[in-house]
Amino acid sequence: MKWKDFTVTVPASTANLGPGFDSIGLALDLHLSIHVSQASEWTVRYNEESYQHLSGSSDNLIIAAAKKTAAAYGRELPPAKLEIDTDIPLSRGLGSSASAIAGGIEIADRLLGLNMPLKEKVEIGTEMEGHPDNISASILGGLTISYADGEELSIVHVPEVEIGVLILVPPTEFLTTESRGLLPEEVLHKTAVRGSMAANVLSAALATGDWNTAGRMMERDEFHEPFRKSRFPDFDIIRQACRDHGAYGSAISGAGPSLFIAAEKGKEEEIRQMLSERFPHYDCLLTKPSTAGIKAVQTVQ
Ligand SMILES: Nc1ncnc2c1ncn2[C@@H]1O[C@H](COP(=O)(O)OP(=O)(O)OP(=O)(O)O)[C@@H](O)[C@H]1O
Ligand SMILES: N[C@@H](CCO)C(=O)O
Repeated sequence: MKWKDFTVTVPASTANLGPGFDSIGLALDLHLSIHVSQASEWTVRYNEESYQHLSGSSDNLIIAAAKKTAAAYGRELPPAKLEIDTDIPLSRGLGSSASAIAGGIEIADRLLGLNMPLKEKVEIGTEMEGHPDNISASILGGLTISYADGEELSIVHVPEVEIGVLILVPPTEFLTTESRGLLPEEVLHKTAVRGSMAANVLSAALATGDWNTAGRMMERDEFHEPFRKSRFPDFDIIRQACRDHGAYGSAISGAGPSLFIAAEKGKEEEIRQMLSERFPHYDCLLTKPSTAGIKAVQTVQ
């Protein structure tokens, strides 16, 4: 089977935005790029040093997602060489695993000419991730609000999001599996009702672009942040400092340990300076929402 080399690009994502736990995702302007070329066996090469310990053989998450997609269509994939560039921090709550899964799905789609509808890509990715928040944002771009129960998948997609984004990244990894282990088995009915009220107002505010309200609701989570925030040094102090400098709001990004801060466009630099001076043990990334989702283009030689 002969095919032309191609490159798949996938945006990073921040998930939850507070009470939108496992449901809300926002694609970010940081990217995983996978250059795919013909080979006699599967190989993976990471150009980014912090990724080089990851498996380069068939248990690699990108290859596993590609093979799972092919199997769902009763097909087998030809092997390929994957060369990877990325500026998504690994295991820091910025959807690195979802971007790898989305990349694998796109590779299978392209190699086998499946022409998969976007929703099918999100369905396979959701099955692999266990929740739709990061994967739907990585595949569709923009902001996604999803419902998934294993049978039904419903997504409301808001393609354009007009904010500035700051991400505070701590130096250490925090695996999603470990972070989910901090969550309780159950929450009280009245706690769930309050959490759901916050999530409802958050979703409506996000859909109508009312970031003042969205920012306040982002900080009203009762589903996960109270159990995770101890793993984020200075969480409450940083949140207050961001508010004092005019940020709309902040939330643990995905399963953590990074913090997502939403700010009015143009105010990000002032907040970044303050954070870098007061909390130098974190890396402060300035970024923005990504309207584009996953893309595959033929590589120009
Ligand atoms: N580019 C990649 N190639 C292969 N595997 C990857 C890649 N990116 C992430 N992974 C896998 O995903 C794991 C990290 O997933 P994890 O869910 O813990 O973090 P995250 O996705 O960055 O954070 P979050 O889900 O909170 O946004 C890595 O240990 C690795 O196994
Ligand atoms: N919603 C997920 C995102 C990280 O995968 C969580 O918070 O655990």
